[in-house]
Amino acid sequence: MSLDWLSAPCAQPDTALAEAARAHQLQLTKPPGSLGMLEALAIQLASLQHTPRPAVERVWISVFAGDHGVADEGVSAFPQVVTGEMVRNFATGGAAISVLARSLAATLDVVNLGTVNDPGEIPGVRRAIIAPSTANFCLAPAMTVAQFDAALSVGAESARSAKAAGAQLFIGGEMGIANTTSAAAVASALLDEPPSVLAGAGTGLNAEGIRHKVSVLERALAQHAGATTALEQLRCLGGFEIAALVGAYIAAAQTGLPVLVDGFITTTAALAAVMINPDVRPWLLFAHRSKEHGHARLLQALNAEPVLDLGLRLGEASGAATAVPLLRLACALHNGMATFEQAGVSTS
Ligand SMILES: O=C(O)c1ccc[n+]([C@@H]2O[C@H](COP(=O)([O-])O)[C@@H](O)[C@H]2O)c1
Ligand SMILES: Cc1cc2nc[nH]c2cc1C
Repeated sequence: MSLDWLSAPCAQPDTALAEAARAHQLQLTKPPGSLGMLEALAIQLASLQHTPRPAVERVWISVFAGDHGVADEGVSAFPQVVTGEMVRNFATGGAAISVLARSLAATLDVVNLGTVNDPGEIPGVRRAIIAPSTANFCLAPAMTVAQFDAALSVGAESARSAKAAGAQLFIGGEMGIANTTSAAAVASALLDEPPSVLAGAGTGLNAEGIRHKVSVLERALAQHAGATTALEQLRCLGGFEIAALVGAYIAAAQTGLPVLVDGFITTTAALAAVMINPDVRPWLLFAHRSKEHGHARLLQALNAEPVLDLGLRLGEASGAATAVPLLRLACALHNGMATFEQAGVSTS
């Protein structure tokens, strides 16, 4: 298979609609700019959705799950079996993202790309098994070329299904024990930054645990120093679910579906997607600043201003889902407020 589709053109935001939305905001009964980021979000959504009346009523959430060989290095506070256990929990409705998706009346698409503790066929889970786990990237590339290609395509399929189902917003989430190590490795390589800048506590490592994680990352980065393109860095150091997110973000931008990015792992995928295909960037909105140490650096690299900063560090798309009500309110204000003229309110 070929990876040429990754660099195919993305849909174009409508700049005339962005200008019209900006002008509309100036006519609404409030001092200009007084609704801050709520104004900017509505303008961006109008431009991306090609409509003067933006909306995020129909939200699609894909949570991609995969296990990581680097878990063997003792880099997580939790055991690897949790990945498969949480896949079941997503489907049976008990996970945070299950509750959030229900509350938002959002579609929840759970995709299992390969878990060591395989929960098998479960209603509500798409099985797209590539292997039980990636390889331990301290010893070998995390994915073969064929596995990497497959993971990217699995993600793209979810984004295309979302578009076909009429979604107005795509959210990607992830689940994978040890994936903050994988994401930190990818981010270190993409940004050419030392791993200490990107590594954090993940599910709850203490200071000693973080020091060990950094030493594992240093070994891994030395092992794959020959990987110099974003695609090779992602294949050698990423995970199935991280590659799926990259494929999903690129396909969403190509089909003209706005994306709301979640936390540390998903922002790493977003950075990789933008480095692979720079046209993806306008399609990305950023939900929150995760408590994970490296997230602020990633947001800065993407010149991204997130909506929320609540100290969240769960993943699963939970931060993005939490920001959806604010996006809905931004649209309601943009579409529903009276203009100065309509309300008979003076401007001078
Ligand atoms: O999204 C985040 O910012 C985030 C920050 C810390 C941890 N996580 C979640 O925690 C898991 C990875 O943590 P760890 O410690 O096993 O690498 C994975 O399932 C992620 O969804 C997620
Ligand atoms: C219980 C648990 C739930 C999660 N959801 C996302 N990452 C997670 C990690 C753990 C450990």
